[in-house]
Amino acid sequence: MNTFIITAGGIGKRMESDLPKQFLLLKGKPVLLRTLERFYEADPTAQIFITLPNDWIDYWNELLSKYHCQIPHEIIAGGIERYDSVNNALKKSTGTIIGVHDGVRPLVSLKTIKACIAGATQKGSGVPCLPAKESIRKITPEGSSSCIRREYVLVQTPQCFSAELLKKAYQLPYHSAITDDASLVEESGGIIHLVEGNEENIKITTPVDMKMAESFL
Ligand SMILES: Nc1ccn([C@@H]2O[C@H](COP(=O)(O)OP(=O)(O)OP(=O)(O)O)[C@@H](O)[C@H]2O)c(=O)n1
Ligand SMILES: C[C@](O)(CO)[C@H](O)COP(=O)(O)O
Repeated sequence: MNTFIITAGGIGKRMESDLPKQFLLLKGKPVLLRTLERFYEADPTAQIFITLPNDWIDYWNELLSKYHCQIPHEIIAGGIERYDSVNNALKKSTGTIIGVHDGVRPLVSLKTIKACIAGATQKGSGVPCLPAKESIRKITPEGSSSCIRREYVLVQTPQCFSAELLKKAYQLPYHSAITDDASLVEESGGIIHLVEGNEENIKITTPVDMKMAESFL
């Protein structure tokens, strides 16, 4: 069985909206609901957890009623960092493959989800990425220096792992360089197997991302 942990336990400071970005309407439907629907479509038998800020759990339940959503899932109270939210859900996860996905990436394709699961099944991990299109510079104490672009990729979610690998990684403590699950798995000695992501799979972070996401629908 697959487990999907959909993280929506943040409050979206960079969006500067009173309503957390995961609940904003994207072409008439809440962002998080669109994300949940994608994962249910990819695997209707999966165990699904959604992490939410404590203060917004009632609101999510109201949205489920309003939009007649009957997709089975369990709500998990989020923590201070994304790491804490994932860790809370991980304690209840019973799947052999576990995928962690940002609730604010509603445009992930079924192809990407399936490639990540296949990577985790065959090689222990499946992490979606895309090549960078722009030039990259590194900020240095002196100013900046150019980088070899082909040596870098941009990393998306869902990041899927064998349960054993991910649970072992989450025994490590949080530190600020841990920006995703792959960095934690790597720190614990795991190998990261990259798969192809999809261009539409943007992380809704600032207001312009809502406009971009709308244009993709
Ligand atoms: N304590 C946290 C922080 C983040 N997330 C979730 O992880 C995903 C990626 O995080 P990000 O885009 O940084 O969301 P926020 O933390 O809400 O945004 P910001 O950093 O602008 O406040 C989001 O779906 C967010 O809700 C979470 O589950 N628990
Ligand atoms: C997990 C992630 O979406 C992979 O690209 C990203 O690292 C999240 O970063 P954030 O700063 O927590 O939004």
